[in-house]
Amino acid sequence: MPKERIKIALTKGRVEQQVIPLLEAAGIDCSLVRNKKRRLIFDSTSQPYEFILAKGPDVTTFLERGAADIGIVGSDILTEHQSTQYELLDLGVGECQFVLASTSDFDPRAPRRKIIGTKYPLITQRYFDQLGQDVEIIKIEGSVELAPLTGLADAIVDITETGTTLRENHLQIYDYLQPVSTRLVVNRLALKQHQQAIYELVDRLAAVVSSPSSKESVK
Ligand SMILES: Nc1ncnc2c1ncn2[C@@H]1O[C@H](COP(=O)(O)OP(=O)(O)OP(=O)(O)O)[C@@H](O)[C@H]1O
Ligand SMILES: O=P(O)(O)OC[C@H]1O[C@H](OP(=O)(O)OP(=O)(O)O)[C@H](O)[C@@H]1O
Repeated sequence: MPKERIKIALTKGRVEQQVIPLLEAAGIDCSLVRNKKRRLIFDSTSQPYEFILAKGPDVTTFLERGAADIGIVGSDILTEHQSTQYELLDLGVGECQFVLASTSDFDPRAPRRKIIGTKYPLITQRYFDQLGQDVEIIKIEGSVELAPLTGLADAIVDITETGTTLRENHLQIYDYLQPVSTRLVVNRLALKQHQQAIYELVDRLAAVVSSPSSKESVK
């Protein structure tokens, strides 16, 4: 019988940096990922896991299409992409908040139709729908803070962790939308096929995440 392999799609960048120490504390060898250079796929014969490194939105695509069994990705991305896969664990890292922010002269109650810049049009639309406000949303790919500073938009919906980016760009928070953190998500079919191996991995990670020192290990 072929050896069981679990394909894990890990969001590269910030999530990868914060999650590798957790995986290692759970006994998973990440030395290949740590020494990755330009490689994107990491398989080793010593353990049943294969790692794929991808951008967050693509992690959800790999999962939805069954090209990965497990995804490790921010809840911001899962919500925005309306992921329907099983979310099994909050890894307690990548914690930040969605906020509405703008320059000090912004009036969130002004009756005119506002223009909002964001990387997250769905989350933004839902927020303003709940408020009963009709807004125009402009999709921006990064450095979202530029939008109100340049006159491209009246305000932004973006994530903030330390608040440094907002502060250094003289922007202020007008509302908090929802918290964000990194989640472990599983493809539904993969969970049926590899139930024991996946739950074993999730249990090991859950023990690490719930230990008081887990936050220290990612600093
Ligand atoms: N400032 C932040 N603090 C904590 N978590 C964050 C922060 N910014 C993003 N995240 C989380 O990390 C995930 C990936 O962010 P990261 O900045 O690595 O990628 P990105 O936004 O696609 O940027 P880039 O295009 O530079 O790779 C986000 O989806 C979110 O869950
Ligand atoms: O509150 P802070 O700790 O300053 O973090 C907030 C910043 O982090 C994210 O940007 P990211 O670093 O992903 O870069 P980007 O602007 O290219 O998306 C987010 O879009 C903010 O710009």
